[in-house]
Amino acid sequence: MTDTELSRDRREIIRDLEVSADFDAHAEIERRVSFLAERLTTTGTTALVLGISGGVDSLTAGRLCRLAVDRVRAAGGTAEYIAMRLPHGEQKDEDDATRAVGFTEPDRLLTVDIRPATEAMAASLRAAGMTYPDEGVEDFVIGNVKARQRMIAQYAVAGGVRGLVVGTDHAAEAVTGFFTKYGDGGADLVPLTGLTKRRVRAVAATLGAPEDLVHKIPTADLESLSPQKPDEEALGLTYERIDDFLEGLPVPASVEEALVARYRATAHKRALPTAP
Ligand SMILES: Nc1ncnc2c1ncn2[C@@H]1O[C@H](COP(=O)(O)OP(=O)(O)OC[C@H]2O[C@@H]([n+]3cccc(C(=O)O)c3)[C@H](O)[C@@H]2O)[C@@H](O)[C@H]1O
Ligand SMILES: Nc1ncnc2c1ncn2[C@@H]1O[C@H](COP(=O)(O)OP(=O)(O)OP(=O)(O)O)[C@@H](O)[C@H]1O
Ligand SMILES: [Mg+2]
Repeated sequence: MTDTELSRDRREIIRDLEVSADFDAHAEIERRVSFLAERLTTTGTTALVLGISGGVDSLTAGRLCRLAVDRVRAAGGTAEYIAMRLPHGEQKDEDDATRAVGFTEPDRLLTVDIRPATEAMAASLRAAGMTYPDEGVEDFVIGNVKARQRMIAQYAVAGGVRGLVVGTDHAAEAVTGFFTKYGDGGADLVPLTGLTKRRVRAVAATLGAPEDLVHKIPTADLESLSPQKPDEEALGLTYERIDDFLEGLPVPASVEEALVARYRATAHKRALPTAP
């Protein structure tokens, strides 16, 4: 499909989410590493802080952080890349997370169990009289609390080391609003902006990531009642379709309608708080 054949909605979304028409993994790596290095240097901060989950997004962002910090140091600057493991109790794919950390080669690794803080908040809410329509709703809401606990932990580290928190949002998550507002959506730098999911994987592969982690099934893994639930099941859409939509490739009309509707409904998650 040529650009002029795309609907106005789709062209607007592709432009707003900064999805480029062309893609070259090496060029994308260079652009994003130099962005991270420039931010460290220009802001006078000295660390990049990032949660590593075992999924491909954080694996990719983590490797970019490593390369950026190396670049700052090579130019005589001071910088470190701090990785954080932020499991909720025991994580089912801990082995993948350990390998992902190894691949990104952090200067420091901090492991913080977010389960005690999450459970304390759930208990305090219950004690205050907060009730939910059913246990599924409560589990979903507490899932978002987990994402926010991870944000809190990362800012507690960044605040102590003059660091910046790195987020992993990219175009395929941004278009669907598939992130927790002020949770994983809360970050200072978002180096994967504009990439579709398959482009994130291509960047990871070009960086030399282990193949099984490059192609791992994406999961937010927030709901205790359905651990490791694939994102595609939660979204009711495949990343292939989402990526096709964003890259201007043919998609069924029903997919286009669903994505445009989701994009509009989640606009508040991509914007500053609404003011009068
Ligand atoms: N129109 C509006 N204008 C301004 N604010 C509005 C609003 N509608 C809702 N809100 C606010 O937004 C809140 C809902 O947003 P939020 O709390 O984020 O919750 P919500 O969008 O309902 O849920 C987050 C979704 O993202 C998924 N997720 C989260 C984290 C990571 C990943 C991943 O891929 O790893 C995926 C998660 O599985 C879930 O499906 C509402 O409670 C309300 O406070
Ligand atoms: N258990 C965890 N430990 C550390 N960080 C986490 C954890 N879970 C989520 N995060 C952070 O939240 C971000 C959002 O999660 P998300 O699932 O979108 O990314 P991912 O796990 O890296 O990749 P994928 O989407 O393919 O699963 C992660 O990139 C990571 O920075
Ligand atoms: Mg994940």
